[in-house]
Amino acid sequence: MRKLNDIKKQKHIALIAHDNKKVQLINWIKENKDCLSTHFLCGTGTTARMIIEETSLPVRAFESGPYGGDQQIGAAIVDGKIDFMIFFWDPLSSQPHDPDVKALLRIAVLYDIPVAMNVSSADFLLKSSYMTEDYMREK
Ligand SMILES: O=C(CO)COP(=O)(O)O
Repeated sequence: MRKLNDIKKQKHIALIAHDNKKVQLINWIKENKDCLSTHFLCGTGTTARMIIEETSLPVRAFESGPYGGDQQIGAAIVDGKIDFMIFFWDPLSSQPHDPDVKALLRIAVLYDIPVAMNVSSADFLLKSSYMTEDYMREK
């Protein structure tokens, strides 16, 4: 059973991946499912639905990225509702909503939100003291 102390340490995590990176993100989520299941997850539409299907984790789905989902997550950051973001963007393809992607990354930097953009930085973030020392000791 979770203690009150631990509940306060739950983070709001945004999960996003472009199409060519979705499998990589899903695999990373599966590897870290135990840890992620203790936090609040949200994501852009297609990414969120795929995570739910593949891992059964609860994920709040915003709109799909090209339909405004990136902007919704940016607004949630501005509202202080996101603690950090895992965004596996595709460095080899341009997106129809590239301006939205740039705006989201800009807002994350502006509001000092930790952002992981590939597997190694996502690993680093999840294992950092940012996730709380108590939590790490429990693992
Ligand atoms: O396009 C995205 C991020 O820029 C992701 O959107 P989806 O999760 O809806 O595919």
